[in-house]
Parts: sequence; C-alpha cells; structure tokens
Amino acid sequence: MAFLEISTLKKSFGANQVVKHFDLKVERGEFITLLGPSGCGKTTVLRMVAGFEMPTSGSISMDGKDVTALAPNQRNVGMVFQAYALFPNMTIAENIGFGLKIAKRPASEIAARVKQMLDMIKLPQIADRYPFQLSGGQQQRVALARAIAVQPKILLLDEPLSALDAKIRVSLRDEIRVLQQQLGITTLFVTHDQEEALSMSDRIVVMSEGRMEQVGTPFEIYNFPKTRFVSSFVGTLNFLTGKVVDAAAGRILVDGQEVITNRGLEGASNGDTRSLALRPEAVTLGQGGENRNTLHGKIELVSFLGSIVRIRVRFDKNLVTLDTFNTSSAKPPQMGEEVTVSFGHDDLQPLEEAVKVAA
Ligand SMILES: Nc1ncnc2c1ncn2[C@@H]1O[C@H](COP(=O)(O)OP(=O)(O)OP(=O)(O)O)[C@@H](O)[C@H]1O
Repeated sequence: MAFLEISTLKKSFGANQVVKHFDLKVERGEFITLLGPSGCGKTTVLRMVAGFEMPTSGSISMDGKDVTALAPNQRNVGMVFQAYALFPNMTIAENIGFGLKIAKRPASEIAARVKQMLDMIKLPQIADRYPFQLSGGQQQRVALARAIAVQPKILLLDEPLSALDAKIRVSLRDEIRVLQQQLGITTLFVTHDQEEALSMSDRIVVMSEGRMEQVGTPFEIYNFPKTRFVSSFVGTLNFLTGKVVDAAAGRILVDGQEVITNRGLEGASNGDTRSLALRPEAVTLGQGGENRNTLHGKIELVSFLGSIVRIRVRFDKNLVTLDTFNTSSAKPPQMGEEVTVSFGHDDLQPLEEAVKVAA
C-alpha cells in the first residue's frame, strides 16, 4: 500500500461539483504537485487531505490508516498557506512551538525543537521577534518551520510562494525542495505556476475542471503531454492539426504537406483528424535532415525580443512559432518571406483527443 492513497475522491458544494474524480497513490518521501488554473479544484483536494473539507465520496488513507472521517488535528499533517498565517501576537519561537504546546510536550523539548527549526530555516536570531518584524520570505520560512515542527506525516503546501516577489520565490522554492529531500517528508504542493511545478516535483498532477488530466514526472509532462490542455498549460505553444494518412507509419497530412511522428498514433485510424504538440525550441528555420520533417510556409509575424527574434510561420490553417537567436551579422527574417522550417520526427507529440476541424 502506498503511503498516501486518495481513492475516487469527489466533492460538490451544492450543485457545483468541483472535484469530479481524483485518484492518486503517493509513495513515502515523494514531492507531488497539483498544477492547474484557478478554480480547477486543487485547493479543495488539499483541504480534503488536511481534513478541512469532507469528501462527498471517496476515501483517503495515510500510512495504512483510513483517515477520511478524522478531524484535521487527528491526521498529523502540516500545512502552509499562501497568506502568511502566523499568529501576529506571538513571537516567532511561540509560533513555531505552537503545535507542540497544544500536544502538551514538555517545555524543554519545545525549546530544543524550536531552536532546531530556526537553524533549519537559517534564521537562528529571530526567536524573540514578532511576525510583523519579518519580511514576507522570512514569514513563509517560519510558517514552514511551524508546519514541520510537529513532525507531520504529510506536508501540505498551498501556493506558499505566490505572495512573494520573483527573486525570493525562486530562492525559497529551491530551499523548500532541499529541505523536503533532507527530511524525506511526503509533500503535496499546490500551484498554478508551471515553472514551480516543473522545477520542484517528483511527479506532477495536472488538473482541469475538477479532473486529473495527466500524472507524470516533470520530464514526462513537458515532453509527452497527453492532452491539448496539458500541452498548452505547461508551455508548449504549437499545435499542428492534420489528417492521418497512415496510422501505423505515423504519417499525417498537415495543410497538404506530409509529416511523420514516431511517437505512435495509437487508437487513430486512417482519415482521422489529430492534433500534435510541437515545442517551439524543437523548430528551426531551414531544411531538415535525416529523421526530420520539413514544412514550407510564409512568415506572418516577426517580433524582435532583444536576444531572441520570434517568428510566426503560417502554412495554411496551421502555423508554428519558433525562436531564433539575434545575431548582428545576420539579416533578420522578414515578414512575407517564404521559408522552410524543420523539426524531428520525435518532436511531434500526438494528443489524445480528436479535434474537429473543417476539412
Ligand atoms: N467552501 C466552498 N463553498 C462553495 N464553493 C467552493 C468552496 N470552496 C471552493 N469552492 C469552489 O470550488 C471551485 C474550486 O476551488 P478551489 O479553491 O479548489 O480551486 P483551485 O484550483 O485551488 O483555485 P485557486 O488557485 O483559485 O485557489 C471554485 O469554483 C470555488 O469557487
């Protein structure tokens, strides 16, 4: 049995079903991120794991024990929220020691643990300060220390970085990941930021409208998105839509020009319309070589972005965006120019759903 098992979880608020289906097995020590746009239900899943919301149906077990009906304080989970939820009238030491005090641990044990936690977050000098005397980043580190102080079975992080400015966000995200690895603490992290998800997680659950779209490692989610939603949400900008001419050989006609995918067209029949994702960094200007596709089109837009020149090439109904480096010696491509673009057979990722387009 996995350390955390969430089975066929559903949640409705009145007539509004916000979690339609959620099933996940998490191994001990794993860092799992729930990634999705605002309102997709990720916080609701986290709150059900914490015990703040009761599932409409389904079950949750931790460390072999069914906790579905248990109150939050009986589950032994630690939680950090987006807003700094420190107690304003308590010192930092009192904040960090709060959970242990509630658990009636001896004062000497609490003091030792608080010191250990302050060393862990690299803020040993702030025990007697109050939250208002700390920066946002420091407050979130204290919130993390407070959550970890009680040695929870599972750490739940609900957009803990989103209120911080960009630079602090990146450094704190690395700190959280290092700490999580050192402590080996099983963690569920909620974010709508794909970069955060890709950089921190062992596995990512991409969610949309109360459903799981895909579960996989950052590598799998970025390189092998299964659906158009996952593909666009994790940053792939290009989609080609075409007619399958030979499913077994992976041959597809895009605006009358044939391309090949060697990523497999399982379930497709000849004549089907299919969409394929194509990462911008996989596309280059000019003829391709072996195992590469070439498409001929016309430059529709050139955006000068400094070190990079972004180019949009239209074939007919389909278009691709690609980035080229700006070099002062080469003349930049011009709008209206006829060009050839190329990309590898294995850069074309077929997506699951069939998309209806006019023939
Ligand atoms: N207590 C509640 N009562 C009624 N509706 C709720 C309640 N909590 C959440 N919802 C609704 O459930 C949906 C999902 O909310 P949830 O907070 O889980 O989404 P989310 O993906 O975490 O988004 P965000 O990043 O904006 O928090 C939203 O439409 C929200 O309005």
